[in-house]
Amino acid sequence: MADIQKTKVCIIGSGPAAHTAAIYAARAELKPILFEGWMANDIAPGGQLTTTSEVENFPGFPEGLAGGELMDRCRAQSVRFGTQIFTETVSNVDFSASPFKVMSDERTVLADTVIIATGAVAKRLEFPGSGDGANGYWNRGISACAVCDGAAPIFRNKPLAVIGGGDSAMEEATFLTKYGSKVYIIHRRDEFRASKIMRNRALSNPKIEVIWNSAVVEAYGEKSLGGLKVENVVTGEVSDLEVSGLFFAIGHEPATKFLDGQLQLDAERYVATVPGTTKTSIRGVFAAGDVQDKKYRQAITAAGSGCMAALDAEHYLQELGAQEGKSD
Ligand SMILES: Cc1cc2nc3c(=O)[nH]c(=O)nc-3n(C[C@H](O)[C@H](O)[C@H](O)COP(=O)(O)OP(=O)(O)OC[C@H]3O[C@@H](n4cnc5c(N)ncnc54)[C@H](O)[C@@H]3O)c2cc1C
Repeated sequence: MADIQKTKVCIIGSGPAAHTAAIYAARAELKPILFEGWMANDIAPGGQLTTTSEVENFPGFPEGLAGGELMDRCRAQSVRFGTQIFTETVSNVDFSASPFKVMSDERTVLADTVIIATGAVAKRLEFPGSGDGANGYWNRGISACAVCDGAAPIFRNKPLAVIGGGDSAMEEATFLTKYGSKVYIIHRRDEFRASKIMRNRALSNPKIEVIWNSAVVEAYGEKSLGGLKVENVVTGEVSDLEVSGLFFAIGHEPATKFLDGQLQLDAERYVATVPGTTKTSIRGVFAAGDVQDKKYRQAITAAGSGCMAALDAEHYLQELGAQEGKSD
């Protein structure tokens, strides 16, 4: 039979939001339990930053540091203040009554409050040269985050490309014009799905050129990305495009499958929160980080909302009187 444990605060996730929530909750002596996942959505414990090389925009690290190292440090800080961590993926929750149930294959945790910080996954396209490792240019010119990586030296004053046709593709392309000599938007169709204002902003930028009806079929280069083979999906013609950077802007998928039917999700399946708070549709359940944020999606904003979630949970517990040892 699976183990059963009780806690005041159960945190699900292991990115900057989850660990910041854990640090705050642990320092408030709430003895949090944290499920860090095991390759949940193919991401290692530590979250999205474990998939990138250098993080240069997290305050306090003027020289930058590896994404994995930043997350190791966050984890160590959670543990230092007494967070209990299980390297297990949460498969199910039951928020129908308090205490809430949080379940992995190995155990069930009964929790007075739950903080959901399971993040999101940036969608990537697969074609020859798009992957990690020796044969691919992922992190060597190919990225899924212009705001994170756009300022890197390999992209400066070089031609760059963005794949996508929505608002975030327009935003990323416009952002990249600060660094690149030129920015191509490669789009499968002959019109954008983006809002009129975002579309016009991108199309009126002299550095941006749109390659319509086209798809990338191969990435190539030497040490880093040097160019793309781009196929016109109408004529079938394949041409070369010399670029040093390629940014996927084709959307994100929030990690909310295990929450189906348990609380309110929005139309794109992000956890819906009350603006300005981390409160969800269920009292006592809070959400932080990219799982509830489709706008900012940065480590520092995830950490900020993780702090908010821990404080919101603490206030809720005070209201509930649960700090009097209800669930030690
Ligand atoms: C390639 C790349 C580079 C980036 N570079 C930067 C950068 O330089 N600077 C910056 O500020 N931001 C950067 N970002 C964005 C940043 O990584 C995210 O905004 C941030 O990590 C979001 O944090 P989070 O805490 O919401 O969750 P995530 O980092 O998404 O982590 C969530 C974690 O929860 C786990 N999990 C999911 N489901 C479950 C479950 N059911 N049970 C248990 N665990 C689960 C996942 O495995 C994952 O490890 C980058 C993103 C990417 C993809």
